[in-house]
Amino acid sequence: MAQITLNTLAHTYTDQPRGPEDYAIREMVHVWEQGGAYALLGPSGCGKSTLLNIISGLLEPSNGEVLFDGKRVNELRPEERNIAQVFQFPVVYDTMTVYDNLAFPLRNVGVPEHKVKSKVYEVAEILELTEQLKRKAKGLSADQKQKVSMGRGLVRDDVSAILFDEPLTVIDPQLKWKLRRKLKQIHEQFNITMVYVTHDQLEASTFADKIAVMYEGQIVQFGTPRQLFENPAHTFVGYFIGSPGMNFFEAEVTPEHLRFGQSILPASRHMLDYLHEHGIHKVTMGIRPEFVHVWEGKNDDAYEVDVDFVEDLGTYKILSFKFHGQVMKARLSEDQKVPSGQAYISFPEQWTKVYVDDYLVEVHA
Ligand SMILES: Nc1ncnc2c1ncn2[C@@H]1O[C@H](COP(=O)(O)OP(=O)(O)OP(=O)(O)O)[C@@H](O)[C@H]1O
Repeated sequence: MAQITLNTLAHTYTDQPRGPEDYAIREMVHVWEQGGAYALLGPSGCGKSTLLNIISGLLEPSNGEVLFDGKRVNELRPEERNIAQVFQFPVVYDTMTVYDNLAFPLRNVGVPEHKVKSKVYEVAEILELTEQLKRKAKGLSADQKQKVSMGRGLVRDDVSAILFDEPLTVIDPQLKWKLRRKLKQIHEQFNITMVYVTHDQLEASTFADKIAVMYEGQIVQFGTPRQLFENPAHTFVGYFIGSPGMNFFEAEVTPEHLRFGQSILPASRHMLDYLHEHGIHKVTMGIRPEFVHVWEGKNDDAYEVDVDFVEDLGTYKILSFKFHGQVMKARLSEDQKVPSGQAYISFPEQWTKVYVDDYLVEVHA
């Protein structure tokens, strides 16, 4: 078991990179603590698999170091790193029985047969594979095969970490949540560092205690699901997490206010001072639909906006409206009055975030 440190790590697939855009992993420093349940979340092509393959040793990074418990492992081959990796598609030996598949990683390192047996039975029980142990892997369904793949990662006590690369892609949707729960349970039981790669925010937040959000080869935020929701550190996190994502609009910094169209927006004196001191004239403001306050009627504190349409999603509704011509969304609870024509909204200061060059500006009093 190990703490995994990525020290000024970067990777490019091109021989002569011209700039950061040619890097699949842009220089990063990151620590996965021993025993943590982590998700690496991001859209297709952001560099998730590249990062996992560097940790497991399948890929050599162009720059920087990978450390396990403080020791550099760059020169170690994958099998010397004791990392178990579970891929999108199951890796099983079809002609072997489920038992032999699960026993394989243990026999490979010379574990005595009586220990192999107890470990295989323990893992098979957790994954509900006991009844299949004598069957050939060939006849199994795709999700059973993937469970065998996961089991092969779990049988060894000496693994430093288990890396999951979109492991539930081939799994039947109804079984997905069950296997996710199972993985979580396994994590609690085994206290192993686990990194779970996905592009699905629900999968990430049900599995992980902390999520690293990846965008264009960088980890733009590392935090609990709640931190990512309440305080997105980067506009991409605001956009990618939540459904629908955060509303964004460009505001102008005036001596006394932040302004969007004719409207004055909430901002603290400290924020305004900070922006002036740094010569910033334009900012991006972000507010989640959940935090937009929709009033019952006209109000001195509210902006008047044009209602576009309302989507009824069962337990809540999404109000789409235009604020100075820009389309935005607000979440209405089931019992909230649905406005038509005009709506009256406000943005509580606590939840109205300010971004400069895509990064959150945090100013403390
Ligand atoms: N072997 C390779 N050779 C060249 N470029 C590659 C190679 N593998 C990945 N890339 C590029 O590196 C970037 C990151 O890819 P990577 O597969 O790590 O992303 P990902 O987040 O895992 O995406 P996905 O979810 O689609 O697997 C992409 O621009 C991709 O095209």
